[in-house]
Amino acid sequence: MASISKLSNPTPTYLAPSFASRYSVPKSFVDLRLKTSFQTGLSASSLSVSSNHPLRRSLIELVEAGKDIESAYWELVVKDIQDACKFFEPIYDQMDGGDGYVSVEVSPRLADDTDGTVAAAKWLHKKVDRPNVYIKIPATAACIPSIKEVISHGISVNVTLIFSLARYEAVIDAYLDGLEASGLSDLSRVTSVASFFVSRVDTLVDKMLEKIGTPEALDLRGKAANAQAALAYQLYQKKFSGPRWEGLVKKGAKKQRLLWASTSVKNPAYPDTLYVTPLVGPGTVSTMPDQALQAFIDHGTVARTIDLNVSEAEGIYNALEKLGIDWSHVGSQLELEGVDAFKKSFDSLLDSLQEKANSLKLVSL
Ligand SMILES: O=C[C@H](O)COP(=O)(O)O
Repeated sequence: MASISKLSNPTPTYLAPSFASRYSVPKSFVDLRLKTSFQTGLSASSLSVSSNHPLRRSLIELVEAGKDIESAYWELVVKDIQDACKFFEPIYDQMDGGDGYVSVEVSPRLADDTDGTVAAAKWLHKKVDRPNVYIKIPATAACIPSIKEVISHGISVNVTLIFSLARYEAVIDAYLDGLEASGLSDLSRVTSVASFFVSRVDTLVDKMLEKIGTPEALDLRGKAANAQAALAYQLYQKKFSGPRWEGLVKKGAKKQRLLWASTSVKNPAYPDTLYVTPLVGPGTVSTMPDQALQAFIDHGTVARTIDLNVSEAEGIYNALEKLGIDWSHVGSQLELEGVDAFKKSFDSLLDSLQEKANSLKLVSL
């Protein structure tokens, strides 16, 4: 999250290589981004460093204090996220709470657990105790009510794993409902991003189109994801306007920004900034893994593109539907795969941590 803040697009036209100076990004920022992920905080590899590394020392202390491995994990994550929040707090202050956030995700094991997700989000928010932390919650059907509830407690949320327009609308409604239910007279510090996944849509839809195999189907490869994203932006504009929204704005509410996730190109035949350059618009945030960021710094441009060709996007979206692409099926399959991947990654990290704890115990005996 922190890495993307300076790439959000409050104003249109500027060239990518100059974005750092335009937004007074610290000189080390890009290098830091290339070396560090604050998205998940802890990684298994961060434990494979020198024996004096603070993470190793903390792990030894936690294990010796009798913590089970998942509790030890959360202790380490909370510290890591607090450090990241502290690092980005000057940007958060400078941007009056508009940027400079760090995300930390609730356990993916809770993706089907409404109440468990609310409890975990509240716990994490309290433990991290920093103004610029986003609690990351997946946009599963079970977690939509959790998002409303968490927002209503004044907790800022990064909603992740959004793959369809229908689910995106439910996410926006949860945010609006949560703001309304909060009872806060000042809503200006309750913020949110809706993380809409892009490239994975093409990966799945392209396979379906190849199976159909007609020239029309093959011609639509590589177009589904950005078409859906452009329509998501239309939804964003519609939902964050009108009397209901204006009522919340009077209390200081901020729009839930639309964040593009999964922006690296998976098919090498496609341009390497395919999921960045066409998705630029006010109120959006572009996240980029190293490869996409390097490509963008090298030859990306930023100009308002997201709503240049809305009718073309509608045409593509409808043409895909006519060919038999079921958008609801695409959304639910990608969500299942996404939640599953998060769970596997979480399990694998805990396994690595357990192995490391076992070996450290042996060493420290
Ligand atoms: O934002 C999500 C991450 O960038 C992962 O996306 P990806 O695995 O589809 O590239």
